[in-house]
Amino acid sequence: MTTLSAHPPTGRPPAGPRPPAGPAGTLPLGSPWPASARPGPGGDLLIGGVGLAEAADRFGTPLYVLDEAEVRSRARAWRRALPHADVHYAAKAFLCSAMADWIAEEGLGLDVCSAGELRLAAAAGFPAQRILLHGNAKSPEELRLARRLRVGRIVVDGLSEIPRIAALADAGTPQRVLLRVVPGIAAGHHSAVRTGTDGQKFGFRIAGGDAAEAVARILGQPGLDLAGLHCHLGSQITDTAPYLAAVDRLVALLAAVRDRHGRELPELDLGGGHGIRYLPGDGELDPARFARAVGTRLAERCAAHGLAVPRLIVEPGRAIAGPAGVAVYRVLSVKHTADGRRFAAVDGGMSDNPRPALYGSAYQVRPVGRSGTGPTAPTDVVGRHCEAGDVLVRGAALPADLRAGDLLAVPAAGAYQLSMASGYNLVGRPAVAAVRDGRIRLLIRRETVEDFRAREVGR
Ligand SMILES: Cc1ncc(COP(=O)(O)O)c(C=O)c1O
Ligand SMILES: N[C@@H](CCCC[NH3+])C(=O)O
Repeated sequence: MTTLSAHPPTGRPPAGPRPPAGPAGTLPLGSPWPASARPGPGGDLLIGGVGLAEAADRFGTPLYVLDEAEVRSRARAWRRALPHADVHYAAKAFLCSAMADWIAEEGLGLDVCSAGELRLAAAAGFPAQRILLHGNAKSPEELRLARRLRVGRIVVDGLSEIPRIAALADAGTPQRVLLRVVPGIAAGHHSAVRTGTDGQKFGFRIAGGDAAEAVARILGQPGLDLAGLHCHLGSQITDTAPYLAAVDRLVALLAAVRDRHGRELPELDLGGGHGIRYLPGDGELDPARFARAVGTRLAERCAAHGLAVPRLIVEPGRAIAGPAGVAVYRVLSVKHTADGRRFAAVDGGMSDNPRPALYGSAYQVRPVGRSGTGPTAPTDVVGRHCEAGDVLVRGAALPADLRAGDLLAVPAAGAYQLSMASGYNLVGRPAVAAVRDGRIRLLIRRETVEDFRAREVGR
């Protein structure tokens, strides 16, 4: 797209409440851009009141810009929608110390799945009681660290973990655990992220009786306090139906546990997976819609089984971080082929955003820092890596006279890009800056070849 239009290209006004028009009379861009995104002077794009062209000049590219207000308002929206639940931000979407601060200040908990995420959160001062530890392959060191830091909950994902966690518990202070179960529900944007079905590595199947066996073993360990059940269906789910099906199956299992063991478990964790918009026409899972549907179904199913309604836990990752991030790239070359294709190669690619190559994920892209009223041409925005599959956006309508040096911005870049970034071709991971109230600050500096060399200890 070439113009910074007042509304997204679907022609629909942006969904949900939006801030008023900026001083230049410009309107917000609408989803998938952060709510603060506005066209700026000279074709610039303002995020959090900061021009991306200036940010790129100051900090270089690729640059990931995080809108702090967007993170906070999304975190708040989840808490508001579920005032009686525990909302744990899934750190795997993206974590740094500033992010941990924002999440802690907004009153959320944190879901971590490695010693790295746990140590970073602890070093940032995140309250350990609000941390929940996941993982299908928790090392002895990770479990010891979790226990030493006194994390609030550990999610059990294998039979061998049960005696290992129990052995770490001190007499009198059992470790609170949840049991991760597989409800047999297929949901999510790609087979690689569907974790609610049989035949994948996470959790204990409800259907075959694995979950019932794990419950019995946990209840037999005095060092463990089984607080409830957990499931995570998959990622980028935009419909409430899979969550409702999960409620049905997990509540039935809670009832079976009560019938067999005489114990009503007080917590039910439905994981994350709440979908966001990557393209203007995409659906998203609104927290209030999710809360209404799940709350009603949970109350109904518990009443039907004669159970007290358990405390709900949710773990949104992408839904909080994704829409807050914008990736800014500089075009390094524009290539026209005899068969009429056009490639714009940028200074990042699959090393900072592996999602298109991994899942075929689609993104929007728009030029920054040039007025976009001229004709457009279909363009594949490709990365700089040594793979033909290193394509960030296929068939984008970009200015026909796009040239090296131009800037391009990609929205919905806040989740599963930086956190899955790699060292491929020693390009180095991008810098990350936060914007807020017209100010920008660097959170993470660009990775350099010296960082790679610093890890070399022999030759
Ligand atoms: C256990 C668990 N919880 C939460 C999440 C967060 O998922 P999302 O970012 O899609 O909300 C994930 C990742 O999909 C997960 O594996
Ligand atoms: N990495 C996936 C999501 C996986 C979430 C972790 N269970 C994505 O980018 O969509």
